[in-house]
Amino acid sequence: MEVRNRLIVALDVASMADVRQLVETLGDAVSYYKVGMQLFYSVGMECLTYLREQGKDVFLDLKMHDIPNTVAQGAASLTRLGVAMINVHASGGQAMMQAAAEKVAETAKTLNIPRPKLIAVTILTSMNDAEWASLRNTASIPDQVVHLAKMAQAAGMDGVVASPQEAELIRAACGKNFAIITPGVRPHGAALNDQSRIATPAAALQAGAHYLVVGRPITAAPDPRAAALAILEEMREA
Ligand SMILES: O=c1ccn([C@@H]2O[C@H](COP(=O)(O)O)[C@@H](O)[C@H]2O)c(=O)[nH]1
Repeated sequence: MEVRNRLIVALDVASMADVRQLVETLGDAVSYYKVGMQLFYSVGMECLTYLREQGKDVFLDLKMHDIPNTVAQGAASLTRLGVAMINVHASGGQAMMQAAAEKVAETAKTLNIPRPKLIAVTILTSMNDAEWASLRNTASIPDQVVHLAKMAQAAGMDGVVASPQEAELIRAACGKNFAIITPGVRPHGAALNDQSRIATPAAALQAGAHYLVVGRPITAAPDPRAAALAILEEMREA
């Protein structure tokens, strides 16, 4: 896969004006965007239509987490939107993930449209050991991430969202064809913001990540295009 197609830029903005400005500024440097709660809850379908018109791929990051039937029906609705990737929280359990996987496959087949990649979020990259322990979890974060990744794979997920710090363990446990999507990517010297379990773009790729999700290090940079190109160059070298 071309390096350019492995960088997913998080469009964490709240208006179409901001979307247009960023997408125009980044131009052909970026081919894949993540639309999350902030943008989708603000502008809805308009951003998906715009990104499709621009020829961009979309990861619709709504992180569904509910009972199996509700998530499966939600996943069917998102499948109809024609995006490239959607996701659920792995902590919703194996039955929930399996119901979603079956419904996505069935919906895509019925409509004769490409099936979006269905991804499970393991443990948020903002979570650190102290906060994890405060939730009374007993397994370590890496152990739990690998456990959830294996469960997701058994349920028919296409891959997981995890920290780059766990990518190597996931790859060893789930094989090279199970997609690993890593937010928590910070070039040397970039602000951490609210992220905890981070790595540089090069380290994330070397650990086995297939896709890197990068938001603020690009979107909040004084020159977003230059920031994206620098990350792509680091990825190419890695
Ligand atoms: O564990 C997770 C899951 C999702 N995210 C999302 O990725 C981006 C990261 O943005 P940055 O500005 O590069 O921190 C953001 O949209 C999160 O919602 C995550 O960070 N960690």
